[in-house]
Amino acid sequence: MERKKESDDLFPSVPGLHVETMAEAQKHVDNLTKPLGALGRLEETFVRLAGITGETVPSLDRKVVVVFCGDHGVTEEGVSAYPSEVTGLMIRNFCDGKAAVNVFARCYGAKVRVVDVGSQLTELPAGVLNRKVRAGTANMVKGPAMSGAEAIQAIRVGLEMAQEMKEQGFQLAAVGEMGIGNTTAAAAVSASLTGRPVEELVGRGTGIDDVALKKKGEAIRRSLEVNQPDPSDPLDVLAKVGGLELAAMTGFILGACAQRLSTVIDGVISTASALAAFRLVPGVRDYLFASHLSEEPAHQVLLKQLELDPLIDASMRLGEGSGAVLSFPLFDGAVAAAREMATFADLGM
Ligand SMILES: Cc1cc2ncn([C@H]3O[C@H](COP(=O)(O)O)[C@@H](O)[C@H]3O)c2cc1C
Ligand SMILES: O=C(O)c1cccnc1
Repeated sequence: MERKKESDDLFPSVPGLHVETMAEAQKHVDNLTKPLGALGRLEETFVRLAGITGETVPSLDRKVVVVFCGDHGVTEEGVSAYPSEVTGLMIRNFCDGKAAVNVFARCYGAKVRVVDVGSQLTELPAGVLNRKVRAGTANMVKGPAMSGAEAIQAIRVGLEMAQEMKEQGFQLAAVGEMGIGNTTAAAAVSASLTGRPVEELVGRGTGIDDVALKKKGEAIRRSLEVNQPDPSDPLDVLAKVGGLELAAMTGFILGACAQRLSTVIDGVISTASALAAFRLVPGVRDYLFASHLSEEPAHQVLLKQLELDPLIDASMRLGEGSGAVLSFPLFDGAVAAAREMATFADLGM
C-alpha cells in the first residue's frame, strides 16, 4: 500500500487529446486530393498529432532521440552474442556521432541525447548525461535485478529527461536504449506483463545461436520463477526482471506524454518499457507512435497489447532508437501532405 501511494505521486496524469482539433484534422485529410484513406497510417499519425498539439497543422521542426544506457548482470548467463563491455564502447561511439542512431539523426535533422542511467563505465566521455543509478543490474536469475527504490530512481531520471526535452522545445521525441543483455530483460518484462509463454517471446537479440537461445529462454524462465514479479505491478516487474534503462524509458514515456510531447517508440526494448508505462497510466497510449516492427518475436505481441501499428517493417533488430529516428521523415511527410496538398474544394469540386 505504501508503495502505491509513492507511485501515485511519482506519475503525472496524462491529459486527454483535443478531440475537436482531431475531428477538424480528419475532415481536412478527407478533403485532400486523394482517395479517402489512401495515405494509410500517415493519416492516423497526422490526426493524432493534431489531437496532441491542438493545432490542425502541427509543427515538428524540432526532433530529438534520447538514448538511455545501462548494463545487465544477466549477461553472465551467456544470453548475448556480445560482451557487456560493448555497452560502454557504444556510449563512446554515440558521443563521437558514429553509431547508426547518430547517422540517421543527422539525415533527418534530429538531436541525440545520451543518458547513462546504469552502465559500468567509470569515466564518462563528454556529451553523456551522467544520471547513473547503479553500475549495471544484478543477475536476475539469482535475485532481483535491482531494488524497488532503484527502479523508482531510474524512472525519475526518465521523467526529468522528458521535462528537459519539453523545456528545450522539442516537438517529437524518440526513445532508444543501449545495454548488452537487454533483450533478455525485455522478454522477461514482456512475459510477466502479458502472461504469454517465454518461448513465444524470446528472440536472438544481437544474433545468438540455437544453444545460446535455449540458455536465454531458461534464464528468462528462471528469473521469473526466482523473483515472482507481480504482473499487476509494473514497478515490481521492472525492478525484479527489468533494467535501469528500461525503467528510465518507462519514466520518459510517462513524463513526455504528460506534457503532450509526441513520443516515438523503437524496438522490443522501448516497447516493453512502453507497455509498463501504459499499465501504470493507460492514457499514455494516445501520445505514443510505433515506428517499426523489430525482428524480435516479443515486439509484435507488445504492439498488439498497446494497439499500435508500426509505420515501417524493415526487418531491423538494432535498437538505440534507430528505427524510431528512421520513421521521422514519415511524420514530416504526413504533416507536409496536410499542409501543402490541394483539397477537392481548391479544384472546384
Ligand atoms: C555493436 C552493437 C551496437 C548496438 N546497438 C544497439 N544494440 C542492441 O543490442 C543489445 C541487445 O541485444 P542483446 O540482448 O542480444 O545483447 C542492446 O544494447 C541493443 O540496443 C547493439 C548491440 C551491439 C553488439
Ligand atoms: O528490437 C530491438 O530494438 C532490438 C533487437 C535486437 C537487439 N537489439 C535491439
